[in-house]
Amino acid sequence: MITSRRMAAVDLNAESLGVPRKQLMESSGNAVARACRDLAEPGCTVAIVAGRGNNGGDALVTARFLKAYDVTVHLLGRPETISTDIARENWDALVAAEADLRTITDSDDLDLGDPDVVIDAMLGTGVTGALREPEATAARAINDTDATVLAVDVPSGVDADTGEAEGVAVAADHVVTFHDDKPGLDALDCEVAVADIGIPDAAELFTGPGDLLALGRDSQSHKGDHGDVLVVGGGPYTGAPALAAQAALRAGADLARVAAPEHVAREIQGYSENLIVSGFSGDHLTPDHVPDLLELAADRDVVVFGPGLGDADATLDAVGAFLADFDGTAVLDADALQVVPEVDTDATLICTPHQGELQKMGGETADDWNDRSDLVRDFAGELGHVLLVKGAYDIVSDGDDVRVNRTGNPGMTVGGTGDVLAGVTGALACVLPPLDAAAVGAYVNGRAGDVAVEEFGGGLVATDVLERVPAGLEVDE
Ligand SMILES: NC(=O)C1=CN([C@@H]2O[C@H](COP(=O)(O)OP(=O)(O)OC[C@H]3O[C@@H](n4cnc5c(N)ncnc54)[C@H](O)[C@@H]3O)[C@@H](O)[C@H]2O)[C@@H](O)CC1
Ligand SMILES: [K+]
Repeated sequence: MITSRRMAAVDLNAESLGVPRKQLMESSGNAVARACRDLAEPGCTVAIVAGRGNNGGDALVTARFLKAYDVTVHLLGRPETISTDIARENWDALVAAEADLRTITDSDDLDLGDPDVVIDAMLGTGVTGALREPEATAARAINDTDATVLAVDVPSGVDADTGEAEGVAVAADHVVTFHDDKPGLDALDCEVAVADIGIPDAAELFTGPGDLLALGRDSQSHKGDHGDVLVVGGGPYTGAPALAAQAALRAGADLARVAAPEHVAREIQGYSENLIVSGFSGDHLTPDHVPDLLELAADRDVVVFGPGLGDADATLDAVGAFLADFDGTAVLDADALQVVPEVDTDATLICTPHQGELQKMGGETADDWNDRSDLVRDFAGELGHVLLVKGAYDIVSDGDDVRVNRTGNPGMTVGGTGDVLAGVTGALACVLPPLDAAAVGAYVNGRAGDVAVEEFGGGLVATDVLERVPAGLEVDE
């Protein structure tokens, strides 16, 4: 099963892997033609009703593959209004070949005749709201024919994710849907076939530019919509919590707070006016601080726990006590990680160990990343939390799905880049589900490091990566 949102991500990832959308459209159109041949003998009449988006584009390809049939293409709207280049190129190819084409600008002009098959390619996953005109009238006309109705990807008017329609929708007999089954098709009373259109598995497994689409920001948004992150850290190390908190801001959080021992808090406040800092007594975290921390954490979207915290026994006890009573979302890093396997918590955790820390948690690792993926997935399942295991290939899993990230470079082994990753992941976990936040966090952090290496060649420091997080977040379509 794949949602429309994930499908759009996978589509862009496929493009970045060298499989452009026009190629996928060719495979989709071909698959629809194959399905049509299974439904009707050569010589039968086929009416293709095409919309102006890529769903229509798929069926314009289909028309080329149905030479043995009597095909008429009805385009809903003027050719100049076709909304994508690839769909328009396929229209132009039909014009050049003098195919039987009709353009319908007024719904009263639509005359489907009495075809054996109607191919419904008005709208696919791009539908929003109830069908407008001329699509609504065309849907009724399609439903009124005696023809076998074959829908491209999803019956027009139906939401592929929910199976629901806000108004009239095409009642299809058959659907050819692409790449994977869609959640909304199960509820429909029609035959659904899934066509492999050549999207590589790698487009789903490896993070890519498509994964960033999930972050699309609403221009009407307000402060607080993109997250309020609390970083709990510092003790023996002072820079780590500040790096994590600044990274959260760079990754789009509206507010980043730090809770740290007094001396660390003073130091951070001295050099960063962007952070809200609160200090607690003593020079490291202890169980006495936990009630106040829980109170501070309660109104935050995500807590990043661990950067620079140290592994004093009292500190680890405090992490355990915090997690036992916390039921929000937390990113756990560094020394805080070793507490996770022991603790019984209602919290949603994203754990970001490197391989040494993974082993300290009781997890296993392997040289080959494929083997490592299996081990990480099993261990995430055992823990009941999301794992982001850092390495040349970062492995992310929630116990079911696995995502692998290939961005980043050896220059990033310098201290502090892990703190940046924890902060970025914390910010993303404010707006994305935990598995996506971890996968996109790894992708963005690695990309920021790649941008930095391109600029400096070598000798990276963590703040170089931190400053390039916004570049790592840019979608270049
Ligand atoms: N990986 C993918 O995502 C692939 C998608 N493909 C095809 O592309 C389709 C999605 O294409 P698009 O994103 O261009 O979207 P659609 O072709 O589904 O719809 C977009 C068009 O519909 C219009 N529209 C939206 N809501 C409407 C309404 N209620 N009434 C009337 N018009 C409405 C829009 O203005 C736009 O012109 C898929 O369903 C599939 O058929 C395939 O070509 C291959 C790969
Ligand atoms: K359709």
